[in-house]
Amino acid sequence: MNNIPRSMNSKREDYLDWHEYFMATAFLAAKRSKDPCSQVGACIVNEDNVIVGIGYNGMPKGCGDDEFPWDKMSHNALENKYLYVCHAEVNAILNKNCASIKNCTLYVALFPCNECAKVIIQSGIKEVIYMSDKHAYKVQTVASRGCSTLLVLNTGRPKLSTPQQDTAFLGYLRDNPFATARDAVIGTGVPGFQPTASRRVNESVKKQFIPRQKQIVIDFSEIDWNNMNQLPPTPLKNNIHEEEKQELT
Ligand SMILES: O=c1ccn([C@H]2C[C@H](O)[C@@H](COP(=O)(O)O)O2)c(=O)[nH]1
Repeated sequence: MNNIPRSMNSKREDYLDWHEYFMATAFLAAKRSKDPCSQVGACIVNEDNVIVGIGYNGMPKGCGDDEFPWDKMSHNALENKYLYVCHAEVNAILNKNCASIKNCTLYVALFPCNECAKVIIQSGIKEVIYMSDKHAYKVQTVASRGCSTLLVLNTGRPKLSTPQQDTAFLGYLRDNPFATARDAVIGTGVPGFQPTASRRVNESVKKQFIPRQKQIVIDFSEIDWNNMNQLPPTPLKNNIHEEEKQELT
């Protein structure tokens, strides 16, 4: 735990920034997941930095965690989890506590799959901040990259100027399964495609979150419940250590 003495007269410096706070919230939600392989959490945030939806991957309501399969290797698709599990992103969207999530940002542990990407786009979410891209090679993720790039194109701001360029661009996506939305949007490899500033601005529809701190720890045992006093240690008055105070007196 952090034992660095802290002044009572100035603000804490080791507080979570917004990105850490929302991504950590997504990871906290993921701790509810029963999936033995991938626990995914998602947190939707509006333009005022208010959380408006949280979700994690799990079986649909009424479908028991102990009755439906968590396997993923069975030759019988009906015995694998994939046909049943609701994805974290979709759960977060369905759990929203406001009428519209247009222009919101989604923080999610894992790069969204194609099914989630479609729902994310339709819901009006403008930005996705993800952490892991461990399924980058999967066809669902490749398609999702395509979707998000199309999101950039469809929602408008940047548009490819000619149908030929459009086709070349989609071909580029198809031929470069590991292309990032960024590569595609700036048009790397697309003949005759000249990126413009506005296209560059929109290259960030999906952004990878690189954590500043390695750990965010919540240790309930460190909380002194009787005194309602939460660690880290009590700040020092006027920044003077107890020993120093004694020396002064
Ligand atoms: O966008 C996504 C993609 C996947 N998930 C969930 C669905 C499953 O419960 C796991 C993936 O399991 P693997 O064993 O890693 O294939 O993640 C999601 O919530 N959102």
